[in-house]
Amino acid sequence: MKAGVIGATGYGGAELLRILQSHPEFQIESVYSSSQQGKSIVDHYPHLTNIVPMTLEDIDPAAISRNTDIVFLATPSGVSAEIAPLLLKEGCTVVDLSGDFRLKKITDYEKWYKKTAAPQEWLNRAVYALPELNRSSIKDTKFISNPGCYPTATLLGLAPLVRNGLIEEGSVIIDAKSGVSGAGQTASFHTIYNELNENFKIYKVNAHQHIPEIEQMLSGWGYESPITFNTHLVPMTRGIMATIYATLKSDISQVEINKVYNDFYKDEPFIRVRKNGTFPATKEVYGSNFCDMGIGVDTRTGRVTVVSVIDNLMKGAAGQAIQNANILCGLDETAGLHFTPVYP
Ligand SMILES: NC(=O)C1=CN([C@@H]2O[C@H](COP(=O)(O)OP(=O)(O)OC[C@H]3O[C@@H](n4cnc5c(N)ncnc54)[C@H](OP(=O)(O)O)[C@@H]3O)[C@@H](O)[C@H]2O)C=CC1
Ligand SMILES: CC(=O)N[C@@H](CCC(=O)OP(=O)(O)O)C(=O)O
Repeated sequence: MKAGVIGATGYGGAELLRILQSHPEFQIESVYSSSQQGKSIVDHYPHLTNIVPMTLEDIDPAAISRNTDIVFLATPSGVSAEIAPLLLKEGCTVVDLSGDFRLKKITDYEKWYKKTAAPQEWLNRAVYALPELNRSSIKDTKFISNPGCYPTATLLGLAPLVRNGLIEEGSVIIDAKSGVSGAGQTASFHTIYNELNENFKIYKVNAHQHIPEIEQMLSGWGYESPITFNTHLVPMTRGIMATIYATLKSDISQVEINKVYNDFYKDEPFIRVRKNGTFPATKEVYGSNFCDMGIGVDTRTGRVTVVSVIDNLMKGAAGQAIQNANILCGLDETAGLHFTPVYP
């Protein structure tokens, strides 16, 4: 199947190319750019020399529709909202990595992203695709909205507790940390070396755009309260750790809660639940599509601590996008995603 990547010069685009170039069913047909048309992708990313020796093309929806079976949009929020409808009207199958089609209420998007939302018709059409939780709806669509990086780690960590009705309303607190590639390749004051090196910063305090995305899913699972969610920048390239706290409705032992998680994810190829009382680190999933998690019951407070880690560019973006594309196209869900984490 022929795949196209728009935004191929970005970090998410580069990660899509890394996966696609060895995928057994997809072949990279074309790569697109809004600013470097006519140049080789290798001029921008020398690490792709002799691997993806392709020329960047103009973003022409009609030509993209003719030339590809599936197109990945690795473009910034605000840009996808404009491009995706044009591609869909031309008959393309679209997997969008941005936040533009995740929130189903225009008012939510405009409040949290502070940008103009896509028309309601297209928000309704996009399927929010977190395979472990809504695999069946992914098979029947031509338009996938890939979840955000923090929401992926957080929702996978919370799902067994919420879906089994084990935690008190209003008790969820999420303390999340990310590597700097989560901010994309465009430099900002917060991402220059002097600001990052030997530093640890909180940002977007109580105002992160992923709060409504997480709440939207939790509400669909019956947890209706607002969450406390904060994010920190860690001086590392890749990785997200979401440390989640919630109050348990009743006494449950460490062994029992691990069984809840193991049962919930028993058939999931990309979820690895750690043994009783042990917890993952970000490097243990680096470069892979795994989400690893550990669960700890605090019998003194009646609270549970869940630690969920992903690689933001893989399970948090490009890896999950390919997982979704595999499902949508009726392929083995793990095709092209058999990466052992890079360690140390
Ligand atoms: N980085 C991460 O860990 C994650 C990112 N995401 C989302 O994925 C998307 C891509 O992120 P990321 O790769 O990190 O971002 P980058 O900033 O690294 O890359 C974005 C790319 O979009 C292209 N672009 C910019 N403006 C336009 C435009 N007006 N029209 C078309 N293309 C444009 C640029 O390529 P060019 O100039 O060549 O057109 C650029 O290389 C974003 O929406 C992001 O929120 C989601 C989860 C995790
Ligand atoms: C480290 C870092 O800056 N991470 C970004 C994640 C961006 C992202 O994935 O945002 P979308 O919702 O637009 O997809 C952030 O916190 O905003």
